[in-house]
Amino acid sequence: MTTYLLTGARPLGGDPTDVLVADGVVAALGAEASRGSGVHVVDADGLVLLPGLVDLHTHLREPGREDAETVESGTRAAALGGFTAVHAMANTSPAQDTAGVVEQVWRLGRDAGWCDVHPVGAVTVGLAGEQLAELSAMARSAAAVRMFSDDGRCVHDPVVMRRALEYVKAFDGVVAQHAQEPRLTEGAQMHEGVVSAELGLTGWPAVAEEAIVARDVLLAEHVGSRLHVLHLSTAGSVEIVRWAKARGIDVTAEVTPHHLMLTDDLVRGYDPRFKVNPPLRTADDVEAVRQGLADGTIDTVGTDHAPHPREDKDCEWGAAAFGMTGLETALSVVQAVMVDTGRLTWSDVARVMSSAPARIGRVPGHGRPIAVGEPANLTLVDPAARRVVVPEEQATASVNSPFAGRELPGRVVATFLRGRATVLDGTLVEAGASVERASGRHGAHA
Ligand SMILES: NC(=O)N[C@@H](CC(=O)O)C(=O)O
Repeated sequence: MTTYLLTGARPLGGDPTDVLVADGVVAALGAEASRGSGVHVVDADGLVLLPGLVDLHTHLREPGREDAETVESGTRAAALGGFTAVHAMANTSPAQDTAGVVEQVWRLGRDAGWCDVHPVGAVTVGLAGEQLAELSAMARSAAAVRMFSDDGRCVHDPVVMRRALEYVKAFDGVVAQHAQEPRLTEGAQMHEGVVSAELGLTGWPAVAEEAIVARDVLLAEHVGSRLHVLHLSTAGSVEIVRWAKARGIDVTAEVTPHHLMLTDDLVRGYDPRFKVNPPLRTADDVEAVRQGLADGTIDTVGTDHAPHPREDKDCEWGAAAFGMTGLETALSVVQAVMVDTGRLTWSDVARVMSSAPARIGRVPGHGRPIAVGEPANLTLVDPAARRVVVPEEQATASVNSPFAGRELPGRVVATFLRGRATVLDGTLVEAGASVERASGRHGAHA
C-alpha cells in the first residue's frame, strides 16, 4: 500500500501540519511525519483536511434502477464528493427489506471499493407501510444494518411506527423517518404557499411534515427509542426538534444541501430539476434550517442524492420524478452557505458531515478525530477553488443536478479510504493503478 505525506495540510481548518498516511492509518503528525523513500508527497498547502465524509441518505438505485445509478457509479460519485461511507436507501426494486437484499448491496459496495456502503433496511415489507420487515435479520446479516427507513414513503401508521421504534432498540438501531402525512399531500407537486397558488400547482403544506415530526418525537419519547428525521425542510420542523431535544428526547435531524440553498421561487420556470420531495420551501424556511444547523438543532447534512434517468426528468413538471443528485456538490454547497458566511467553521463541518452521521448510523472507523493511530478515512479540500457545476462531467450516472451551471466554491482534492487514495488531484484512482501515473497525468492541484 502506498504511503502518503500530506504537507502543510490544515486539519479541521486549523494550523498547517504534515500528515503521514501509512498502513491504513494516520501514522504520524507534524515533525514526526517524515518523507522517507517511496513516500508519495501530496502538496496540501492551504488545503483543509477533514475526516472522510459520511452520508446517511444516498439513493444508489441498485438493484432495480440501474438506468439511474449503480452501486459502482454512485460510490464513484461519493468518493469524488469526499465521502468515505454512504448509507444506501431502501427504496430499490426489490426493496431492501430482507437480509438477502441488504447483503447483496453491501457486497456490491465492498467489491466496488470506492467507499463503505451501509445499506438502510426498509421498515416495512415492500415499503408498503403495513407489516414490519425482518429488521432483526437485517441487523444480524453481514450488512449489520442499524438504520431503517421507508424513505420515499412515510411510515404513517402510528402503530407500525411505534412497533418499529420499539423493535430497533434490541440492536441499537434507529428509525429514519420520511415525514410526510400522506393524506395532506395527495397529488402534491410543490410547496404549498404563494408560488403554488400563483402557478396553480397542488401544494405540499409544511404542516404535512410538521405533524409527523411532532407525532414521532412523542412516540420516540414514549417508547424510549432513537428517531432520526430525514430531510427536515420547514421552520416549524426545526422548532419541534429544538423543543424535543430540550425535553431530552433521543431525536436527531438532517437537512439536505438543496434545502439549505434553494427556494420554491425556482419552480416558476417549471424546470423539473427543481422538483424534489420534500419540496423546496420559502426563504424563511431556508433561513430556519441554516440557523438550526448552526445551533446544533439539526445534527447532520444528508445529501438525499436521488438520481433519475433523463426520461423521468425531461418531461412536463407534473409527470417528472421527485429528486436531485447531490453527492458531488454537497460539500461545496455547505461551504457556500455555511462556511463562507461565517456560520460554521471547518471543525463544525467535520461534525455535521462526518462525526455526527457516523454516530447516528453507528458506523465504526469513520468520523474519527484526525489523530495518530486512527483509520485514515480522510478528505482533503481546496476551499479557494471555484468551479461551475456541469452534471455531464460528474461520475453519477444521472444529470438531474439543481446546481447545474452554478459556480460553487471548494473542490475535493483527495479522498482516502483506510489509507488508500480513492481520489487524488480531484480524479478517481482506479484500484491497482499506479499513484504516480494517476497524479502525473492530471497534474498537481496547487
Ligand atoms: N427525495 C426525492 O425527491 N426522491 C427520493 C425519494 C423521496 O424521498 O421522495 C427518490 O428516491 O427519488
